[in-house]
Amino acid sequence: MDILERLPSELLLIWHAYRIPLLLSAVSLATLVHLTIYLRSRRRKVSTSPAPSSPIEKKAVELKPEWLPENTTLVPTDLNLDNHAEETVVPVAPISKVKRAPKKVRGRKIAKKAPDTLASFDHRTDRIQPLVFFQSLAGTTERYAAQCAKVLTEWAIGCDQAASYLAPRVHDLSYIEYDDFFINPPKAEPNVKYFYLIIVPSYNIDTVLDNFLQNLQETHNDFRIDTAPLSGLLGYSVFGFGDKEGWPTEEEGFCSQAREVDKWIARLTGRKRAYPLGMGDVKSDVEMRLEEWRVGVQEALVEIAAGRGLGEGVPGSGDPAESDEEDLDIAEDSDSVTSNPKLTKSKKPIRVDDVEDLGSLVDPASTPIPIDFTNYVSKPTPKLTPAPKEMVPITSPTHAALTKQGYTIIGSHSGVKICRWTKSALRGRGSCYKYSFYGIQSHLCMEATPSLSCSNKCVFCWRHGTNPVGTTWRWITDPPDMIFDGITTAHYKKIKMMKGVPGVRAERFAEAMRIRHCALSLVGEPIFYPHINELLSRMHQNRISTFLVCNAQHPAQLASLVPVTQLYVSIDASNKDSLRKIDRPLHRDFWERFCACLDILRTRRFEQRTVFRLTLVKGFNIDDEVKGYADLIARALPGFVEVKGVTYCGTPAAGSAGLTMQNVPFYEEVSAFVSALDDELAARDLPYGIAAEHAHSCCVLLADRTRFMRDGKWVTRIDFERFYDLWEGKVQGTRRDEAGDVVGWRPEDYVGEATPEWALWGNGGFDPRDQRVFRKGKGPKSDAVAGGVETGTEKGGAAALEF
Ligand SMILES: Cc1cc2nc3c(=O)[nH]c(=O)nc-3n(C[C@H](O)[C@H](O)[C@H](O)COP(=O)(O)O)c2cc1C
Ligand code: SF4
Repeated sequence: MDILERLPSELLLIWHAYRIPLLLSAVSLATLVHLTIYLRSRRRKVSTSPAPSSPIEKKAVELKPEWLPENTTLVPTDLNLDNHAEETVVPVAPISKVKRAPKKVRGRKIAKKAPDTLASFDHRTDRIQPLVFFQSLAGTTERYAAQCAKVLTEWAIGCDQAASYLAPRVHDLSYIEYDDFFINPPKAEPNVKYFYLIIVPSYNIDTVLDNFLQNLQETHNDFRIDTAPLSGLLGYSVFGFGDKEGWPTEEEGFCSQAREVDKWIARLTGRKRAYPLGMGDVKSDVEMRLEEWRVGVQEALVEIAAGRGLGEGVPGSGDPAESDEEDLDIAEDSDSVTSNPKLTKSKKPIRVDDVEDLGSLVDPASTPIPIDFTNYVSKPTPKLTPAPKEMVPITSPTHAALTKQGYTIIGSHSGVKICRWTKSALRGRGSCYKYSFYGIQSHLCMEATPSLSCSNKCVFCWRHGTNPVGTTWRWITDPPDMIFDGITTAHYKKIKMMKGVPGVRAERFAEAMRIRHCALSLVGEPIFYPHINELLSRMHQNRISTFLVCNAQHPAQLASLVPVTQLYVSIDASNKDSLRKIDRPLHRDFWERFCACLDILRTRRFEQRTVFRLTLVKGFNIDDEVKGYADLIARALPGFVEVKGVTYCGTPAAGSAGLTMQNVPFYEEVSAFVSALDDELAARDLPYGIAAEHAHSCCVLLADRTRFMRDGKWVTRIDFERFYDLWEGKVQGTRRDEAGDVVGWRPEDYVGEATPEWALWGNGGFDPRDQRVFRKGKGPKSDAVAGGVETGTEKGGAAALEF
């Protein structure tokens, strides 16, 4: 009774104490519900296609707002949403692009448990595991990091407290999963505790280091992750390599990225800096500075091993006396991963209301203050957006490395290279598998990419460490006309250089001076380029066919793409775990993106030839994956499935990625895999069969029998002239909508001649008109054999990257 009487006054008290958060919550909830209803009502069904004829369920492909590209000519309304009479799935549903500015949420500070910054270390039983992380583009940092780790190891083995230390382990930041080390310390024996040493250079151009920094920032800002998820570390220290000749002072950018790494790690560890940030100038004092830093770090390790923690003033010591200045710096920088000296120079310390930092400053009993939970500044300030940089500037190590490998860089993000098959075809020694399968003569083919950057770090890609990577396009963008003119001019120049090469056939040389095909693959991710559609149109207008390969990480761009002659999606693994290991994608939602791309491919299979490209890497994506690949094929129903053994590029990068010749499958292994896949598809009543092979490239083709077989004969070749005519509207296609009106063409409209006998499965795939040359120690003893058939022991070990 007493309780009931007091209830109204209690409720009134609660209302007075919490009315602001309660009101805010109610408003937020109402807005959320309203927004959800609005978005749902906007999603319209753009096709009323008939029920699926295949065993696969009807799927809707939804493009999440965060997948929509920025800085691009692709806009959601441009998404290809043609009705297809034959369509079996709901096409891509565009979602209105949301502004990505941080949402402003105001409310009362909820007292948050301060992170436990004390990694307890029992000096009688525990052991310290130092981990040395480094990043290097041109090799200097790598060399010094290895040397530093060596000296540290010798010291750890020989010092008085040797029993407390484990030998330092070195990790290249290009080859690790960030999430394995920078969300939580890695798992270890209960009495092993980690200590991080991070040695990095600085680059004022886009490099993988930006990606590392972005990852640290994202981890820090991720509300699902603890405030200081790395507080379990014993401590950390960072050393930076810079160049004072080009960047004389810190304000002008000297060691700017090392300073940023230091700040973010301070934040993630709960400020467990065991020794101050070291910085060395590669042109003068770097050795001395590194030596000083190493000795300082060793002293810190001695203190930890003796059970004295990190010393006075450092949270690890249990004495959190460090000033908040660091938090202010971080808050200021948090909008931009790469510090721009011009911007940072002018910034003044701003009051920070980052809730995560206020735990110790706010007295929970005091009057509640309104806090902006997501924005760091108290007053709106004009956003300072750093000017976009060049993706591959002429001064960058990437430019040097690519040029050395024979690439010509066009503008600042496109590349062209003449592949070994083009040279081979010029000399009458055979074309690549694309001739056997589709009729593309290699000497008429140009290999290029409008984006040298990509969003994966595949283990079989040679470019690690130096390749530009990124999840969004943030570079200076060259116009499509300039790229088209640049790549074609560079290609012709390279062909002309073959004029004096022994064996080049005059008629092929003459033919090569008119490019007929373009393989948009090479390196990087072509659909990342914001004006890819304009570039493709330019190719088609010039009657150049387009084979475009994408890595299934950019669904919005894929959905917006104009039809190409043949559209490829790289399928490097059959399941999420395996894909993470082999492609090492930068996107955290890589699997969702991958699946969305498969669904998009499925919707588009009636307007262009679609291909799954499987690259088999022994030890990574072959064993026990046949069923998984069959699932993916059933999901996307591509017209073709190309299965290819990985090509070993033989660079040190491949080695560091854990790839050796042992990972390159023999042709007989590729064939066995293809047979197993064929059986699996047949068991599911999927209409595929093994159509053709090119043993020399370790490549086999499966195709949809219902679409690319006529009168019992495979017709995998392409009628290119007809494709251009369809593109130009000179002839009408046969793709109709539900009303029966023609809305475009179908792959069947430009099917070419029957696949030649010599290319069919079981016949090897080498054009008998060409001269077969075996590599040393391979094939028949004589140097050249006409129309030779493979030995079955071929490996894709050539140094050239081929597509
Ligand atoms: C294109 C380019 C940009 C650079 N930018 C910076 C910079 O902003 N600040 C700096 O201190 N050093 C800069 N440097 C110098 C490098 O950090 C320095 O040469 C370092 O030793 C390179 O290490 P690495 O060989 O391990 O890649 C730059 C060097 C190049 C080639
Ligand atoms: S998608 Fe291509 S370019 Fe990108 S990492 Fe993989 S292999 Fe290299």
